[in-house]
Amino acid sequence: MKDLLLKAMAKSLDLEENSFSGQFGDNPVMQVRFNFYPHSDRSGVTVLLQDEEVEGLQIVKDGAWITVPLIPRALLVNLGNQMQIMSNRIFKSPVHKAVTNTDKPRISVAMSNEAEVDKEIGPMEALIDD
Ligand SMILES: O=C(O)CCC(=O)C(=O)O
Ligand SMILES: [Fe+2]
Repeated sequence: MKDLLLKAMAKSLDLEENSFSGQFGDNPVMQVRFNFYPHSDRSGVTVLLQDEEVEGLQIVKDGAWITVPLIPRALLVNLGNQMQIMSNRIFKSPVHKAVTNTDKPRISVAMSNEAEVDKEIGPMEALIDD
C-alpha cells in the first residue's frame, strides 16, 4: 500500500513514479505501533523520561487513578508484564495511561526490553508455592 501512495504522490507532482520510493531504498524501515490507554507494559522493564513541565502519566493505585509527580530529569522505572510473570506477581505491572491537556505539548521517552520473540517465559521455580 505504501508503494501505491508513494507513486501516487510522485505522479501528483509530475515526477517519475519511483522518485520517492527510490529514496527509501530496497529495505525501508517499517514500523507499527499500537497505542492504547490504559495499559500495562508488555515489557520486562520500561524506563521512562517524562516531560519536565507537563505531567500526564497516571497509574492505578488501590483502585484509583493517581498522577505520577514530575521529577525533572529523573528516570522512572516501570515494570512490565514479563517481569510480573517471571516474579510470579511479586513485582506488579501497573495499569497506567497518559492523559493529555488541551493547550500544552508534552513529550515522553520510553525505552523497554522484552524477552526474545520465541522465548517462553514463566515464573521462577523458587517463587512458586505448592
Ligand atoms: O507517555 C507516558 O508517560 C507513558 C508512555 C507509556 O505508557 C509507554 O510508552 O508504554
Ligand atoms: Fe506504558
